[in-house]
Amino acid sequence: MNENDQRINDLHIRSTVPLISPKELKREYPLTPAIANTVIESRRIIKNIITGKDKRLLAIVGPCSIHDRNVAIDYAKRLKELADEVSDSIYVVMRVYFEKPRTTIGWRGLIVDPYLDGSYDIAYGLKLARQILLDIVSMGLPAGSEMLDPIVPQYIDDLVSWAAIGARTTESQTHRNLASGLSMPVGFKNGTSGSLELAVNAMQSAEHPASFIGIDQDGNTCILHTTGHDVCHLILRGGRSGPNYHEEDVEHAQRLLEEAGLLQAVFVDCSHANSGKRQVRQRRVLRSVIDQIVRGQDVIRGVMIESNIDEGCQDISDSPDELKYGISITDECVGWEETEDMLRTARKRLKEAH
Ligand SMILES: O=C[C@H](O)[C@H](O)COP(=O)(O)O
Ligand SMILES: C=C(OP(=O)(O)O)C(=O)O
Repeated sequence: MNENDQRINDLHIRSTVPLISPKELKREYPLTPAIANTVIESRRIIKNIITGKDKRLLAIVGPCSIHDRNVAIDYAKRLKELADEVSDSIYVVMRVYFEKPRTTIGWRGLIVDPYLDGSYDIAYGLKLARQILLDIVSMGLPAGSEMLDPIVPQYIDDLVSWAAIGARTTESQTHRNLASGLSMPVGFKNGTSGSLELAVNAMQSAEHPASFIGIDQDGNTCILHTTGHDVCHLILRGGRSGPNYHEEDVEHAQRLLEEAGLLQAVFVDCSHANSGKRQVRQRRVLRSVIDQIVRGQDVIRGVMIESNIDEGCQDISDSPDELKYGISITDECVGWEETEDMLRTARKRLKEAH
């Protein structure tokens, strides 16, 4: 029997395309010492916030997805200024999401489909993602991203300071293994059903060493043995039965973490099912979170805001060439002025409370 017998192998594989190794991509788009320092220092600060040593609030702020390099740079410049302005109370990390998990089908993000047209030039997507991360982090602004494909982190994770495992993958063994070996603090979203238990289980799992198959920096298939992760945290994003950012939800989350003997650190995602995916409601979620913190709820260590240059979202299905500048092509985002106002108001209230 021939191992390439087409009657039995790869029946649903149309073609395969070789990809450069992580090491080669990093040689083309290298870290500078200054960028490496920003990543190292921001990971240290984020860890201190999550573990409660640094009392500031962490804010992961930025587009639902990155689809245009110019917009990403424009947005990052604005965010860097705002981050500096609020830095005494809020530590800002830009949300730089290149991979989109879909409920069914849809555009899957810049790495998988950088031309937004179903041509799936992943080799170019990886280059573009690395280039955009270099653009952003070189401004001194740290980046946070969702880790979805288990191979992708080898290509970009040296430029990422905070990571999320999304609601659709928190229950997956592959993602728990992956998280146990990541170099940056990692948050687990509750499941799309609203279940916190599966995220708590994920945190327990990722804290332990894991062994799994992946690739090394040369692109060779290898067995990765991890140490387990020490800065896992829980992200409340709401669920099918509604939001979960209210006082009693946060207290419930804290109780579950305590019972499981886990780090009592919670982030609140102001978007997704906490806002019913309506951007106008993100402000309301943030206001409630800040209220809770001001009244002494110190288990909340971070928030996530989906924000872009202009508010709302647009459909990409018609023609990628006719997209409007600075508007999300996935979930609705708050616009820039609203973002400034939300963060400035939050800072003012946090400052008054201390
Ligand atoms: O954050 C983005 C979306 O909520 C996520 O990718 C799922 O999107 P979908 O339900 O439109 O597929
Ligand atoms: C997909 C996302 O969120 P969730 O996993 O909570 O749906 C996201 O943050 O882009």
